[in-house]
Amino acid sequence: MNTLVDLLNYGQSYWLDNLTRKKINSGELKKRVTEQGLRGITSNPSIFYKAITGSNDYDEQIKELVSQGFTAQQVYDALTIADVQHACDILKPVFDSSEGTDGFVSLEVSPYLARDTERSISEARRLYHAVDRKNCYIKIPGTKEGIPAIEQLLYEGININITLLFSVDRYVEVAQAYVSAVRRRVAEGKSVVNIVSVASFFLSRIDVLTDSLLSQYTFSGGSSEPELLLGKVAIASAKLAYAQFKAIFGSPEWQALAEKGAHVQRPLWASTSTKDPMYDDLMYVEALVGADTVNTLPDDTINALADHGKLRQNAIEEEVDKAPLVFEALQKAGIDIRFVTWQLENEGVKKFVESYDQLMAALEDKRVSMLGDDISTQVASYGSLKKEMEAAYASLDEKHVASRLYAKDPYLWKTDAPTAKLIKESMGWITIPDSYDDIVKELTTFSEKIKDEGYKYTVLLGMGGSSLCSEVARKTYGTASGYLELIVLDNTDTAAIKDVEASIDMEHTLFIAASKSGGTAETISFFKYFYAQMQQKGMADPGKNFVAITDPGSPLVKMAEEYKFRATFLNDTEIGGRYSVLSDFGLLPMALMGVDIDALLQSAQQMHISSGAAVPVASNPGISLGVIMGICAKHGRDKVTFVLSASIGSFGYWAEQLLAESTGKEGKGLIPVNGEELGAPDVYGPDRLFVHMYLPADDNSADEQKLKALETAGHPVVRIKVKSKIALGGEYYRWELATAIAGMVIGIDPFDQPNVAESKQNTNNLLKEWAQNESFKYIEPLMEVDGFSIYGSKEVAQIKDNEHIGAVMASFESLAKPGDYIAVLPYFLMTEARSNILQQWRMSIRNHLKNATTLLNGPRYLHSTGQLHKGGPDTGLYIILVGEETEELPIPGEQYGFATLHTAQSLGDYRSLEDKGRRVIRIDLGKDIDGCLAKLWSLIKKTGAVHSANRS
Ligand SMILES: O=P(O)(O)OC[C@H]1O[C@](O)(CO)[C@@H](O)[C@@H]1O
Ligand SMILES: O=C[C@H](O)[C@H](O)COP(=O)(O)O
Repeated sequence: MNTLVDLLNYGQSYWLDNLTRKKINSGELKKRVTEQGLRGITSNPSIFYKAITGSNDYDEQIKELVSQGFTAQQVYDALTIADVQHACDILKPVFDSSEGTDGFVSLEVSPYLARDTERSISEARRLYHAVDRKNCYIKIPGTKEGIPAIEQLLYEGININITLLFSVDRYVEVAQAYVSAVRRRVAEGKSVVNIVSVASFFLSRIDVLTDSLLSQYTFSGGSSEPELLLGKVAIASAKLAYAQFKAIFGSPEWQALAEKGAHVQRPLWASTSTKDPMYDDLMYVEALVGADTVNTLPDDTINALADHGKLRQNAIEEEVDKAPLVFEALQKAGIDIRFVTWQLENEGVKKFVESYDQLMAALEDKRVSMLGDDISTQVASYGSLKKEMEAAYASLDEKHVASRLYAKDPYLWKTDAPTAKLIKESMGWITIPDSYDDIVKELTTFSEKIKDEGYKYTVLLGMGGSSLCSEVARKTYGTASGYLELIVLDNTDTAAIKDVEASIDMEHTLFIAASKSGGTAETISFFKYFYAQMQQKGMADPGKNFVAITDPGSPLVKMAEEYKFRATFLNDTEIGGRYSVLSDFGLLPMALMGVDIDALLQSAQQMHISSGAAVPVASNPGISLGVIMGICAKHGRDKVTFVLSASIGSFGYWAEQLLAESTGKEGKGLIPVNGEELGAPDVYGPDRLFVHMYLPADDNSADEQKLKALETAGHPVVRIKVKSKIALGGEYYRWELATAIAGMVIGIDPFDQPNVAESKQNTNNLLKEWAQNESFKYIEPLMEVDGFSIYGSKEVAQIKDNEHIGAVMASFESLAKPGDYIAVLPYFLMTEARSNILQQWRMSIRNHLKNATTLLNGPRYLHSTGQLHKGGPDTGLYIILVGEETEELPIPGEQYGFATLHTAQSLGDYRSLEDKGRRVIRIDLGKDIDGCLAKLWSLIKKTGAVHSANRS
C-alpha cells in the first residue's frame, strides 16, 4: 500500500480509471480516498457502459426515470451525472486540502461531439452546471475541433480534462491552448487561481498499434532494428511530451502567469493498463513517475502497483535523449508516427461512440421492457435479408444517421444545394414539441366552443395528406358523445358531393378547407360550392361555418379573409402535406370529433423518444422500419403489404399516400399494398414485405397463422403491436420517420412530388379544351367490346385482338410480369356494392397471377399513389374505370362544373400515364355504373381460367 502513498511524494497523483455506482454505494471509493491515497477519478463512455450494463445497481433509478418519460439519452445523462456528483462529494476533502488543484472527477461530453467545436462548448457548459461541483472536470477530446472549445471553456472557468491525446505535437497544442486561456484571463484582470486542467496522454493504445505494424519485422529473432521498437513507442512519446511540458511551463512567459497564481496543466497518463500480457503489468506506471503529473489507473493496475510496484522518482526524465531515436527508427521502418497518432485519435473517438451506442441500445431495451404493455412494440424477421439488414444498420450507425436526421441534415438525401435547401425546409414534422399543451388547449377550446354553439357535423374538404388522416380518424374513433360527426370530402364525383350534402344539416356544419398550398383545385372548388349552397339557402353569414387550415400567405388565407371565415389555422410552412397529421391538419378535425388529441400527441412523443437521435438503428423503431423497407425494396421486395387488424384497418389510407407519394419517383419507389386479404404463400411472389399492425385487443389469430406460414416461406415480416387506438399518434410518427429513411436508402428525395403536376397540367389543358368546345375531344377508343369502350396506351395494343371483354382483361393482365403490380382505379363514388366487386376482382388477380394489387378511387389516388404511378418504377398496370356523369354540378366562378372536372381528372391522369409509356387502360362503364360493373365482373369471372393459361 505504501507504493500508492509514495507516489504523491514524487509529485504524482494516482486516480482511478473507473467509476461505478457499486464502488460509491459500497464505500469502496471512500475507503480508497481516505485510506489508500486516491486523488481523483476518470470516466468515459466505455466505463459507464460496463458499469450500467454490468449490474442492477442502476435499475431502480432507470425505472423511476423511464416512468417520468425520460429518453435513453436523458436516462444516461441522469445516471452519469448522479454518479459523478457522488464521487465529487467523496473526493471533496482532497479538493479542499489541495486548494482546488486535485481531487477531481471527470465526465466526458458525448463522443458524438468530438468534431464539433460549438456543440462541445455548449454541452460542456450544460454538464458542468448540471453536475454543479467545483471538483468536476469536463472531458473533451483533444481533436483539432476540440482545441478551440477547450480554450474557450478554460477561459470561462470550466475546468477541463483533455482526453484522447496520442501525439506530442497535439499535446503541445493543448498545453498552449491552456496557457492562452490563462493569459486571456490575466489580461482581463480575471483571477486564475481556480483554473486547472489535465492533459490525458494515452499510452497503451500507442504500443498496441505500433506493435501490430512492427510485427512484420518479428521473424528475425531480435536482429532487426524495428523489432527492438516493440513496446517502446508509447513511453518514448510520454517522455517527449513531458519534456515539452517542462519547457512550456518552465518558460519565462509562464513564470509571469504563475506569479498571478496560475497552476500548471498537469500531464495525465491514461490508457495505462498493459494490453499485451507478455509485457510487464506496470510498464506504464513505473516508467512514468514525474513531478506535477497524474496517472489514472484501472483497478487491476492499482492492485498490481500496491502489490509489487517499484517506484523511481522522476523516472519519466530518465534517458529522454534516447526517445527521439525511437521515432527515427520508426521512420526508417516506414512507419509514420503522424499517421499512427491520427489513426489512434479516430479509433479512439469511434471506440467511445461504439460504447455510447451500445449503452444507448441497452438503455432503450431496458426502457421498453420496463414500460411493458405501456408501449407499442416492433419486431422484425428479415427472411433471407438478415445479413444485408444488419450491415445496413451498422453502416447507418457509423454515418450517425439518427443524429443527422434530427439535425435535419438534408445531405442524407440529396447533395445539390437548391434541393438540400428545400429538404431542410421540409423537416418541420420531425420536431414533436416537448410541451404541446398550448396546441391541445387551443384546439380543444375551439372545438368545445363549436360544439357548444350547436354544430353537429364537420366536413373536411381536402386532398391527400390534408384529408386522409381525417378519413382514418373518422373510421377509427367515430364521434365522441356530443361532438361533431366528421365527414371527409375528397371526391369530385357529383354523386359523392351530393352524398355529403344529403348527410348533413348545413346550418349546423363546420366546413374545414384544408390545403397547405391553398390552391388545390378540388379543395377550393368544394369550398366555393358549399359556400354558394349556404348563400342560396339564405344564410346571412356563411363564412362563420368555414375555417381554413393552410400555410401563411397562401391564396386560401386571402380567400378566408374575403369570405370572412370563422378562423384560419396557420400551418408551419416546414411541415409538408403528407407529413402534416400531427399538426392542425390532423388535430383540428380530431378535436372536433372529440378525440383525445393530448393522448394522441403523447403517444407520438413516446415514439419520438424510442426513435431518438441517440438510439442506435437496430433498436430504433422508426429508423429501423425505414431501413427494412429500403433494403427490401433494393432487393426486389418493394411491395409494402399492410396487414391491419380490425380496429385500425383504415390506417392504410394514410400510410399509402405517405409512402407512395414520398418514395415513388426517379424510377424507384415503395409500393404500398393496402386492403388485400392475407393469403397462403403460394399467392405471392418474392416481391413482398409484410407489415402487420395490430391491436392486442383484436382477434389476430388467423392473420398470425398466415403470417407464420409466410415467414417460413422466406418473406420478411414486421410485426407492430399498437398499444391502443390512440397510439396511432405514435404510428404516424414512426411511419414518417420510416418513410424518410426508406427514401434515403433507395436514394430519392422523400419531400417532393415532381410528377403530380403532370396530371394536373393535363387536366387543366383538357378543361381549357372543354371551355372552347364544351366537350372533350376524346381519343379514339382502342376497341368497343361487349358494350364497353376501352381506351389503351400503345403498350397494351395487343389486347384488342380479343373478342370478348373477359379475354381482353385476361390479355391485359397477362402483360404483368412477376414483380409487377396492378392498380384498379375507379372514378366514381365507392358504394359498398361497387367496393365488393372491385375487391373480389383484385383478389382474383392476386390469387391467379401472384402480382400485387392496389385499389384506390380517383381523384383521391392522384394525391396518394398517383405520384408513384408516374414517377415510380415501370412495374404498374393501371385500370382506370369511369362512368358517364349524368348530372352537372356547377362550381361557382368556373365555366365548368364538377362532372366536367371529374372527367378531366380521369382523362388527364390517363394521358399522363400514356405519355409515360405505362401500361394503362381506361374502361368506360357508361351511365349505368352498377349494372355495367356487375356485367364486367361476371364476364371476367367466366374467363377466369384464361388468367392462368396466359401466364404459363
Ligand atoms: O394540402 P394541399 O396543398 O391542398 O395538397 C394536398 C395534397 O396534394 C399534394 O400536394 C400533391 O398530391 C399532396 O402532397 C398533398 O397531400
Ligand atoms: O481517461 C481515461 C481513459 O479514457 C482511459 O485511460 C482509456 O484507457 P484504455 O486505453 O485502457 O481504454
